[in-house]
Amino acid sequence: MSNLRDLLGDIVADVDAIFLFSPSSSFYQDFADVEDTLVVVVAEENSVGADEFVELPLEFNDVASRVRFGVEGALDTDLIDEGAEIACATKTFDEDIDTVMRVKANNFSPSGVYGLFTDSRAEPAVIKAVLEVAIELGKKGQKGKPVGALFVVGDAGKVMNKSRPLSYNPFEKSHVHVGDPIVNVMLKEFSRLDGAFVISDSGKIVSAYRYLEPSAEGVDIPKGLGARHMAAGAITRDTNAIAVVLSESDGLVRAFKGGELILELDPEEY
Ligand SMILES: Nc1ncnc2c1ncn2[C@@H]1O[C@H](COP(=O)(O)OP(=O)(O)OP(=O)(O)O)[C@@H](O)[C@H]1O
Ligand SMILES: [Mn+2]
Repeated sequence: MSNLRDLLGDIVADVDAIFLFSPSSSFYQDFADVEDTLVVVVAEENSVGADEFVELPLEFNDVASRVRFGVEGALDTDLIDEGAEIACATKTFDEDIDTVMRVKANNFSPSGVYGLFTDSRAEPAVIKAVLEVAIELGKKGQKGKPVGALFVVGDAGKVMNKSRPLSYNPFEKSHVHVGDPIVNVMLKEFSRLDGAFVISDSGKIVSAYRYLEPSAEGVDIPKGLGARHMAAGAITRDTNAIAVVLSESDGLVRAFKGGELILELDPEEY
C-alpha cells in the first residue's frame, strides 16, 4: 500500500534545484532554507530578495513558456547545468502556487526567447516596453478596430539606412522614449498609418512611417504571413535589430530576431 504523498513525492525526489515562479514572500521563506537543494526564484521582480534569481520580462501566461524561459535563463547564467533536474512550482489557475512539475534542463532546445531579451543590441527593458505596447494595442485595437503595427528595435542607424520615409517623421526633433505613458499613446495613435517604427537601443523613438527595404534573401518565416511580417523578419537578418509585430489580421504579437520567428503571443491572454 502506498499513500498519495509517497507517490507524488517522486516528482520532487532528488532534484538538483527547485524553481519558484513568482512566489509570495512567505512561500519563498518556507523554501529558502531547504538543505542541499538550490532554490531559484523566477519572477518579473526579485521582491523576495532571493540570492538566485532569473528575471522574467513578461509574466508569460502560458505555463510552458514561463517554465521554458526560467530554465533557459538559469542555464544561460550558469545557475544550473544541462544535466540538471528541476522541480518547478508555479501558478496555473490559482493566485498562489498551485502546480509542481519536474523538468530536465536538457529536454529544452533553446527557443531563443531568453536571448531575445538578454542578447540583443537593444536593452532588455526597451524590448519589454515595446512588447507591452504591442500587447496593449492588440488588446484594445485602435478605437475598437483591429490594428497592425511593426516596431524595429535596436541598431537604428543601420535600420534607417535600409528604409525610407513614407511620410514626414513626427518624431524628427523629439527625444522621447518608449515606456513613457504619453509616448505609448503617441505610438498607438500613429500605428493607424503605414510603415514601421524605428527605436534605438536605449528606447528613443527615432522614426515612424518607415518603409523597410531589407534584402529578404534566406528569410524563412511561416507561410501565410504577409509583407509586414516578411519585412520584420528580413530587417532582423540584415541588421542587429529585433522586430515586434502586431498582426492586424490574426491579432497575434510576434517577435523576430536574426531573421527568425522567436516568440508568438496572444494579447488576449495578457
Ligand atoms: N516593407 C515594409 N515596411 C514597413 N511596413 C510595411 C512593409 N510591408 C508592409 N508593411 C505594412 O504592413 C501593412 C500590412 O501589409 P500585409 O497585409 O501585406 O502584411 P501582413 O504581414 O499580412 O500583416 P497583417 O497580419 O497585419 O495583415 C501594410 O499596410 C504596411 O503598412
Ligand atoms: Mn495582411
